[in-house]
Amino acid sequence: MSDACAAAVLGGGSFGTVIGNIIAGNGHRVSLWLRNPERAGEINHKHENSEYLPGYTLDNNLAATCILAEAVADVEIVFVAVPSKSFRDVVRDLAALLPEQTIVISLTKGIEPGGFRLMSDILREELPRNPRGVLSGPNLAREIAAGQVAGSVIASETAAINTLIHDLLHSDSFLVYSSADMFGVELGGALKNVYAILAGIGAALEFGENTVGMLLTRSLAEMSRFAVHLGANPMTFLGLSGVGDLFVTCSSPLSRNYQVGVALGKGQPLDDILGEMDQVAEGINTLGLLKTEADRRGIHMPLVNGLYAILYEQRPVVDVFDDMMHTEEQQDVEFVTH
Ligand SMILES: NC(=O)c1ccc[n+]([C@@H]2O[C@H](COP(=O)([O-])OP(=O)(O)OC[C@H]3O[C@@H](n4cnc5c(N)ncnc54)[C@H](O)[C@@H]3O)[C@@H](O)[C@H]2O)c1
Ligand SMILES: O=P(O)(O)OC[C@H](O)CO
Repeated sequence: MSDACAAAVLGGGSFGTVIGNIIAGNGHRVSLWLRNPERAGEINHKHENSEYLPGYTLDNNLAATCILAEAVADVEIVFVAVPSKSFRDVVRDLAALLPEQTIVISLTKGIEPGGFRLMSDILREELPRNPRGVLSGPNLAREIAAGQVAGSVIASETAAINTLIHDLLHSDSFLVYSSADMFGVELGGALKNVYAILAGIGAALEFGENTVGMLLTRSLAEMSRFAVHLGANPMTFLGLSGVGDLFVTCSSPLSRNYQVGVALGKGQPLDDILGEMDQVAEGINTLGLLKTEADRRGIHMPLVNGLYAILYEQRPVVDVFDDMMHTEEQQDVEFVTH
């Protein structure tokens, strides 16, 4: 563990709370910024965030506040864990508050509409002087809160930042690995959410394991093809933040994106599903942005096109899956075998 330092986590949902608590458990002072004063009071007095992670005891080193300036005062590192649609607003408010040496790390797995910007792009635009990075991997918050071993990848602009974040977060049950491919790590975390929705539909349709294996493989090939086209390192997609996260999110009922897929596969309308969810499923927004970008660049994305047709063109799920599974996928095969 590194010398004790001070960090802020912005966003008091499930993932922000878990990451803040890991850092606090490693002996560092953590301020968790959230908007709901009642929840902040509960965290400070009962050491629990019962709305998101009931029964998960929070460390004494973790203190919640609803005042952003208070949360980030005198901290060396800020982690941002709000949904992608709120990311720019939150980060913009930081501009007047952070000295330029404060490191900012995104935990968010999404894409901003209008120009296909990743969260690190938003950090570069809003906080151009601050060092930045992303943390991504197969990290279901509830499993981490239950003490299950998990791994994650820190990717940033320098090896020194990676080492610092590793030392801050690494523990016996949360293993942190390092990557220089910030773009690929971040893109993997955002893209896999779309394929988790498809996997959930497959689960609702009671696909056999052979079919699930084929769907997962084709999902990996498709998301890798897209990312490599945009400049990511293909090897990143064979690691924890690529296939690791894809596998987890496409197979766990704890994943919100997978849950959306299961409900869709059972015939529930999308608006009803989203209306009932009190947590973010980033894959829905990512789907439309991914399709637009892939179409613009002429990238072959049959699974994305199929899911889009189910959600927005009222095509029957069974027909779309039938088409998807029987489409000749020479490009996927080439990617996987070379
Ligand atoms: N939960 C996980 O297992 C997990 C793991 C890794 C990454 N992520 C990613 O982290 C991000 C957050 O996920 P989560 O699971 O914590 O979501 P969540 O839905 O559990 O919580 C999001 C929190 O952000 C808050 N929020 C929303 N808009 C805000 C704003 N403008 N200002 C301040 N707070 C705001 C919400 O009130 C909520 O408390 C997502 O992009 C998600 O993909 C989640
Ligand atoms: O619950 P989801 O679908 O947002 O997935 C959570 C994490 O990203 C899994 O790594």
